[in-house]
Amino acid sequence: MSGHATVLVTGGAGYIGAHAVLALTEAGYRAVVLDDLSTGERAAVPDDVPFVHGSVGDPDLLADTLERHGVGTVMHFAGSIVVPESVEQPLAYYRNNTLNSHALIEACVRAGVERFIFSSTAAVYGVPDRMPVREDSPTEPINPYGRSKLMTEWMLRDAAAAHGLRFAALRYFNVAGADPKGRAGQRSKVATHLIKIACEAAVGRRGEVMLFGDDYPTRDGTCVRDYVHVSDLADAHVAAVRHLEAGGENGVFNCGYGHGYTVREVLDAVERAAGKPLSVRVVGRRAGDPPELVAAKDRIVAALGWQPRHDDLDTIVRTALAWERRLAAATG
Ligand SMILES: NC(=O)c1ccc[n+]([C@@H]2O[C@H](COP(=O)([O-])OP(=O)(O)OC[C@H]3O[C@@H](n4cnc5c(N)ncnc54)[C@H](O)[C@@H]3O)[C@@H](O)[C@H]2O)c1
Ligand SMILES: O=c1ccn([C@@H]2O[C@H](COP(=O)(O)OP(=O)(O)O[C@H]3O[C@H](CO)[C@H](O)[C@H](O)[C@H]3O)[C@@H](O)[C@H]2O)c(=O)[nH]1
Repeated sequence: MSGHATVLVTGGAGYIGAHAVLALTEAGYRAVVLDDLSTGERAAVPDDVPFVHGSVGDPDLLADTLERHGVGTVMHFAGSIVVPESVEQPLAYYRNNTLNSHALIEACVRAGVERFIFSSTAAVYGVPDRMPVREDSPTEPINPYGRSKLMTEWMLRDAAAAHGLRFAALRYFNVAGADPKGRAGQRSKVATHLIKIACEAAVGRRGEVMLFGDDYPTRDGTCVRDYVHVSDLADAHVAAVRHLEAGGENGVFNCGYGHGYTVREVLDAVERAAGKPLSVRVVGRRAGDPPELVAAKDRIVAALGWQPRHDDLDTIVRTALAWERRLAAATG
């Protein structure tokens, strides 16, 4: 066992958190998962990783968990993630993403937790006017989800200044794919993300894919996004812990590859991987979709030494599809 203090992974029964647990244990860290299983599943947590069932909004449970497991670093993935739902239920999003993060940060400061890695999002930028998006671009989120996350970044910055908490906020671009060894993947019962939806269609779980708008000012008229493989994202979290352990600077870091693909290019890749055509229906634009969202990645590469291993759309899609086939086989 390593000499590292334990890492508490909130939301570790969810899609990205489960991959972070795999990356942490492979890097020699002890992990403990805290999750309320609101969207996550117990089965996503490996048997040899301690699991605490409860909410990050529960201060007593947090104090007990941090103390009992000797937690030195918190990775905070727990949250609510569906943008349109955040427009319909803003107060639920501010509660789960902002108030519960406040409770967690406060518990960390009380318990003397040294490091905090936060799941932020490209949604904090809103509709950026320059590509690629740099970390010092204006943060003008256009929905409650983005605002609920940006407020947590602010709390971290202020708690760091006042109480010495060390932090890294990782602003994820479009997370996709699945563990190449098939140990984890995206389970969400109600999928909203493009690659997940297209893979569901490829395995026959849905009839068609709706393409939201082909009249954008892009190379083929469909939106461009920077798709990042979830295992690379998990590695970025481990790199962030090492950076903070080594006394590196606090900060916000984009997590993307620095280049993007159109919706049509993604659908073509899914058809290639599946070896058959998808039924695609072009419909109107989805509200709030920026035409293009691509990360500037210089900061994360320079500061954290992040080295992506799966920067390839076909790899992302192939792993996502393999996972979807496993899910389909398991659930019939
Ligand atoms: N998936 C993406 O494309 C994406 C993009 C940007 C940012 N993020 C952020 O990454 C994080 C993880 O997202 P994901 O895609 O893995 O989602 P997910 O829904 O699969 O995982 C979230 C996990 O948090 C748990 N959870 C929710 N509220 C909780 C609470 N109050 N207490 C304890 N556990 C709670 C859920 O049960 C689930 O296991 C989120 O914070 C999300 O905002 C995700
Ligand atoms: O069925 C679908 C689903 C998506 N799309 C298109 O595919 C692209 C990607 O859409 P996703 O929903 O997969 O991802 P987003 O870019 O909307 O979302 C990302 O950015 C959001 C904030 O902007 C959140 O952070 C979210 O979690 C993150 O995945 C968009 O142009 C969207 O219009 C379709 O055409 N059909």
